[in-house]
Amino acid sequence: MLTVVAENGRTVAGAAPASEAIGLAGVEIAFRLADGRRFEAVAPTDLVVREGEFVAIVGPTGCGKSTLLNAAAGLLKPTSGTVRIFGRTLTGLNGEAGYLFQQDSLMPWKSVVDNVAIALTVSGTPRREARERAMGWLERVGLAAFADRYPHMLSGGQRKRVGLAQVLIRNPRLLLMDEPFGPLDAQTRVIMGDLLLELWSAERKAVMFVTHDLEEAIALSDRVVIMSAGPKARVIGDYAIPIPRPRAIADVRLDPHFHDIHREIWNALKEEVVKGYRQSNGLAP
Ligand SMILES: Nc1ncnc2c1ncn2[C@@H]1O[C@H](COP(=O)(O)OP(=O)(O)OP(=O)(O)O)[C@@H](O)[C@H]1O
Repeated sequence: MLTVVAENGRTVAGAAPASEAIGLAGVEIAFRLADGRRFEAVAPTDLVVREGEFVAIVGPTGCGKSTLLNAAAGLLKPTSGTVRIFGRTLTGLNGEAGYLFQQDSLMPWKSVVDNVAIALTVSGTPRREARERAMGWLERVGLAAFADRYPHMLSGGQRKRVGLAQVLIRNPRLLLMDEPFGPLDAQTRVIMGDLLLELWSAERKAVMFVTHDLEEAIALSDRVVIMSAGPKARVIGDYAIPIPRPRAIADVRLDPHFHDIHREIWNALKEEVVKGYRQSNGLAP
């Protein structure tokens, strides 16, 4: 029997499986340290994100979440194994992906609308058309009234909205997000999470979302993948999140499934979090 994760995150039988957007096959990542030693950050890992799927990767600090994401982005070549993007082996930068990192990449000398428009003008779209489309995106992220401001005149949450518009205007086929809301306060994170879900649900691009925040991961995702503490970090759990969509982040915690899922994942994760914390503080494991 075929089993797939449906749009609402529940598994259903009988339907054709969604195609693979990102496929990590035996991806192992080791770094050469300054003293010549080899540090094996991520043990051979298999992970698939299907088209239309929102997958969060959660794990202890320093376990290798960003490293895996960077491999999917083509910013880092795996020591062994392959990264497939829509079925093709990735050899350079991943041109199908839009990235959103913890640090935004706004240009301080450009207005908000030009910061968004530049994502198009760099690839040859005429400036006027790019600015028109940028205005459309600023409306979608609720910032049309701030189009002529400069980045230093924006709050952290507003800067993140510009960052989202900057990424989505290029219409990438998939999104790679590394703690994108990390620097924001708790309330703004909820608002940004809702905005992200609203935008995502319109087109259902594949998303790989790195976070250390388990609640955020459950609230946003179709699947939560958890990693062990490093070195040689590996995937130790992969959980489907059966909470119906559309979701409002603040209400997800009230869903009867939420506490059970949270408890189950946290039970699998907590020992690794303690290990990761001790390692990152130079303490004995
Ligand atoms: N260029 C590098 N050279 C050597 N070691 C590295 C390099 N990049 C990352 N590492 C190590 O690889 C491990 C994984 O790092 P990574 O940034 O992927 O972790 P993370 O899970 O994203 O951490 P956090 O949650 O704290 O952001 C860490 O031990 C880190 O010190």
